[in-house]
Amino acid sequence: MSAGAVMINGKAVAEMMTNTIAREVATLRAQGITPGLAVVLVGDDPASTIYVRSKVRKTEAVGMHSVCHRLPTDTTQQALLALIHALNDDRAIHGILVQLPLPPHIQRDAVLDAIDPAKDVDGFHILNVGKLAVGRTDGMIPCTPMGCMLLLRRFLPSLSGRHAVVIGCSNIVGRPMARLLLNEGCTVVITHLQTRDVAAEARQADILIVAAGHAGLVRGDWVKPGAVVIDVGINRIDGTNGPTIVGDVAFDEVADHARAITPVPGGVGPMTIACLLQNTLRAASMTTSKDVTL
Ligand SMILES: Nc1nc(=O)c2c([nH]1)NC[C@@H]1CN(c3ccc(C(=O)N[C@@H](CCC(=O)O)C(=O)O)cc3)C=[N+]21
Repeated sequence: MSAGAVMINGKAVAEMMTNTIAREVATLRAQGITPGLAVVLVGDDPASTIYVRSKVRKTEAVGMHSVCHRLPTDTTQQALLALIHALNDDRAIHGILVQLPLPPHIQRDAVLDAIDPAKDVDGFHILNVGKLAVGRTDGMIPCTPMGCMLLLRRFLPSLSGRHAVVIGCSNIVGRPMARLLLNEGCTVVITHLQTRDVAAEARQADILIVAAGHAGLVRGDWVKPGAVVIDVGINRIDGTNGPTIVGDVAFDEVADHARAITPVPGGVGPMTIACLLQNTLRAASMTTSKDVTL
């Protein structure tokens, strides 16, 4: 890295979070509750298979109960919904994650909305989406935007009044990210494929969140000096030394302008998984208060 930017070490922050979560899991287990996460993967997309394996490993490492359901690509929507209903009713399972993307013959929204909102550790159920949209704090928050917020807070104690620009408006990252920033008092701009001049919008940002899915999209001259840049992109490219993973930000150039920047890998990715564990822990903790029998 060239100039003055601080590298935001998401991997290290995620490890600290994970250590805390492991201790809290031990406390819950002593009370007879083992937090359980079910991951459902439909199809055999190689990238998804790797992510799912990593999620299962990390879930077990913090002492949680982990189940992984791997279904063939031609699984019917009805069969997938039946599995979700069974997981909703399973008292050993506190969190359910259906890995996205799903095959095209399955309606994503129907599947996500079938998950018990209290077990929706991805925060993709329409009820949790709605809670976040109106600024309620009692819903589940999507893991990647939540991880970005936790990293931002370490560098900017108060987000209030800051100008935030989110590049990308997916339901998984861009939109929930913008809502979280708005709820913290930022002035928020979301750019997308129809935006006339994305670079001009980006240059206004004190906080720049990049979730476009386009390798090296954000160049040095897109970034206001002193901005904090969070790179959500994960792009597999064939480099000179074989395949590598790069973000949506041209890291070296942007590091010359930014105050702080997340690397890829080792930035937002590990935080996503730590937040998934956090949400699962939260879902399991809530059953303690709900399930009191008098
Ligand atoms: N329902 C659902 N929820 C998800 O949260 C979800 C999903 N579907 N589908 C796929 C994406 C992708 N995703 C990642 C999580 C962690 C890393 C991660 O830990 N990356 C590491 C390692 C990267 C590598 O070496 O592959 C890093 O950036 O340092 C990456 C990607 C969660 N996703």
